Amino acid sequence: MTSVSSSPITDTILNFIDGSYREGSEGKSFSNVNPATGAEIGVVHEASQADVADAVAAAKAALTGPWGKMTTAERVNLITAVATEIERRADDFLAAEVADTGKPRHVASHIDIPRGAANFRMFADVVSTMPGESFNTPTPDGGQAFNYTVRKPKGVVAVVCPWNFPLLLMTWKVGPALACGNTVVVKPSEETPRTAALLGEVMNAVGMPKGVYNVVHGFGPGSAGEFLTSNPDVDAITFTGETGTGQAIMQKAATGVRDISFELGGKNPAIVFADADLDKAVEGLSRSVFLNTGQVCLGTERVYVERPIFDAFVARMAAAAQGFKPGVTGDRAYLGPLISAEHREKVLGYYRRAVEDGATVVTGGGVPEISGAEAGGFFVEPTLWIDVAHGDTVMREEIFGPCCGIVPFDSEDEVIALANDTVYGLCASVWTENLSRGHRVAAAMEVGVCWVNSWFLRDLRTAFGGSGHSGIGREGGVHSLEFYTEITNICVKL
Ligand SMILES: NC(=O)c1ccc[n+]([C@@H]2O[C@H](COP(=O)([O-])OP(=O)(O)OC[C@H]3O[C@@H](n4cnc5c(N)ncnc54)[C@H](O)[C@@H]3O)[C@@H](O)[C@H]2O)c1
Ligand SMILES: O=C/C=C/C=C(\O)C(=O)O
Repeated sequence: MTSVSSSPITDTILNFIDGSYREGSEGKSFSNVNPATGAEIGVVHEASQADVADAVAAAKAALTGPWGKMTTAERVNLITAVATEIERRADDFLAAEVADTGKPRHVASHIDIPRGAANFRMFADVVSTMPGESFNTPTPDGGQAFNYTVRKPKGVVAVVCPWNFPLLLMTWKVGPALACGNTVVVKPSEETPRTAALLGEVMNAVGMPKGVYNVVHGFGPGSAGEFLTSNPDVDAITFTGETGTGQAIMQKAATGVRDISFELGGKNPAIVFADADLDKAVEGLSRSVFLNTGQVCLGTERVYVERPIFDAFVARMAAAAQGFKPGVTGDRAYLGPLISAEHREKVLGYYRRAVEDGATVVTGGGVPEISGAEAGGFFVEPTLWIDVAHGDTVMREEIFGPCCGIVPFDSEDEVIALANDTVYGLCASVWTENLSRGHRVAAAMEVGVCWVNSWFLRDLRTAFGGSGHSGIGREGGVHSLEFYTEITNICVKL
């Protein structure tokens, strides 16, 4: 095994353990592919079980080193410095994210990278301003006791991440975990290892103590993901990804009774009432269906439209869809590729299934003609279906592609029942100019987040997460502190 300090943003992507970049100790590696071209652009060193154990041991040791002895103010300074260094190196992070995901630069530069920095800055603020809790308690002898709580880090937190917003979703967990004084071992998606690796350079540059931030590369079962989540020295697991993977991780977490926070899949509905501002609804929902090529957990895959405006809405959405040109360069700069050839096969399988089940394809439905360097990319056409039944596969299963079914409805009660009839409960959106109805229908949605006349409008202080098969727990603002800290109540008899 070699230990090197060179940049990971080359063709070789290394693990980051105890402050150093390392090859995998078993010499295994896997390919890093640019989804916009299909070309191999790098080699990722896979962490062995021993490497993962080293990373966890480094994280555990760091808890009692200089990191564990810092005041909140000192930690906050370091975390703020991480945010500033991400901003200073925004171009490097942008290049890394674009290489891994193939997404258009304007998506990564407006969403992924700024949120990477904001996730550290915001949780630095949250822990700096966090209020305490205290109670005066009458005692049986006529005296008093004073109860107060202290919050402590949970310990070593495993952070297991997906590929759709790699830096954003990873730092959404690492930011609060570190702000609360934990140490982390990150397992980025095998598809998108670069930004997590690059963040190791940032940690070293700002003087983060060794072992506080570690990264191990690999896959799920039988690889780094499973090695990490089954390591007994991991105190808590935070995971974003598919519901099925969450179930597998939950079983590992049961051993040792470890805490979990899960942000999982969705089949998110949108409800468009006849009194909606159609411009706003079409603009918002076309982003919600097509942004990041539909690879957004919060994306809309079911749209319910009140019958009087159904035809007009479908026509407007079709025109908007056709404006999302597949490609990432030149004038085709709007709809990036799907993450992999395998994921494209899955999405195309749903495109075929929709037609087999009787759907009418309003627009799209296949693979676009693309020439030049992007001919080998994993592109699909933006796709809309009508004539879909509530029970159809494409209306029930998460597709994670740039597509949705559009269905007419006649009454508020009917549409609330349709929207809620799913195993998922991540988010919804409601479009109406009648704000009483907006509030009423939003509150009836069985989801973690409901937007009214907007979508993916984020305030990082709010509770974020899903119900049902969409997750366990909420992160964001003080809600993250509930997961990333352990409370000790101290009762003092006065
Ligand atoms: N709710 C949210 O906030 C949110 C956000 C983004 C993505 N997602 C969901 O993520 C999914 C897409 O991401 P994905 O395909 O990367 O998800 P995934 O579940 O396949 O993989 C996520 C991560 O888990 C790892 N993993 C897989 N099996 C594992 C196992 N048995 N043990 C430990 N680790 C394992 C993977 O290597 C990867 O790092 C979609 O379902 C999407 O809805 C949810
Ligand atoms: O694909 C999912 C996007 C999730 C977004 C967030 O977790 C966030 O905005 O904090």
